[in-house]
Amino acid sequence: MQVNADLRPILGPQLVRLDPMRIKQLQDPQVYDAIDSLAKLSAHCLQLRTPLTTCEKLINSDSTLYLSWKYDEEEKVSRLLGFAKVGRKKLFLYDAQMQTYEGEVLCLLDFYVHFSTQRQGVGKQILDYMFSQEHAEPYQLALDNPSVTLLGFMSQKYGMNRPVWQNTNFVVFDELFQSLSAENGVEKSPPDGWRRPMTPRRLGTGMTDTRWLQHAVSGHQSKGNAMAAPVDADMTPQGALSNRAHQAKARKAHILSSKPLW
Ligand SMILES: CC(=O)SCCNC(=O)CCNC(=O)[C@H](O)C(C)(C)COP(=O)(O)OP(=O)(O)OC[C@H]1O[C@@H](n2cnc3c(N)ncnc32)[C@H](O)[C@@H]1OP(=O)(O)O
Repeated sequence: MQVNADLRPILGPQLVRLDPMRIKQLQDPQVYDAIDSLAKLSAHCLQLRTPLTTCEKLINSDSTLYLSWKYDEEEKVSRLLGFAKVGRKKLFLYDAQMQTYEGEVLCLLDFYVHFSTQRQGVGKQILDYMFSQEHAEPYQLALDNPSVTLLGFMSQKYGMNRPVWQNTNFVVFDELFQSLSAENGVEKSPPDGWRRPMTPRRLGTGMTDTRWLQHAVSGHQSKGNAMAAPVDADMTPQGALSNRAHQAKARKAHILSSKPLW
């Protein structure tokens, strides 16, 4: 995504953390347009009709954008290479044994590298930078409705190859639950500000135990899973097909029914 200007005075280093305040302060229509255009490509790639990311949405959110860009000295243009949008969300999660967990989790909400630059290490650079800034480890990341490419990326680059799909279409990794399991039979204490529900949740006919997740997440707003944010379903055939939840279900069924992809 090209901008015919030197963005160094505006953006600074080639890997940059843009929180809502910083994005608001940029006050540069060229940068806003370039970020929005890159986010449109991301949406196109996932066959979404509406981009998950725009500068306007970012300014009014609590998400953070990690952006990779570079200045081409010869052509005197700046190029936006890719971005990751993350946010901390309260999530309700199940592990493979159907134990429940709740807490605030770092979530990868949108992740894209320009098609001309993919598989050159940019995505890994962005996530490494994001992990260092967020003081998080790869196993602590939840993926919102991940693509097969992203699951392959997490497996290959971070050794995260035991995804646990959630019914909200988030994916977390088994290592997250392992890190929370009881040590010597002693359950770890919940983080500050959290309390254990008075009664365990009942699922179907069985009972589940509830545990605390130290860094936790919730559903995606666009899918209507965020608390108190219902979204009417688009019932048209096009709407159903381009519905991200529908795609995720199809992807999940495909992944679960086929041999491991990596
Ligand atoms: C929560 C969400 O945002 S889900 C949506 C995730 N985004 C997408 O699927 C959009 C399309 N893909 C992309 O934008 C990019 O490929 C990203 C963001 C997933 C990764 O960025 P890149 O700069 O390509 O990553 P990087 O170069 O660091 O690592 C490449 C690895 O990603 C995976 N990968 C990237 N592209 C592909 C592909 N076309 N096919 C299979 N694996 C791929 C592989 O593991 C690859 O490793 P390899 O090249 O050694 O085989």
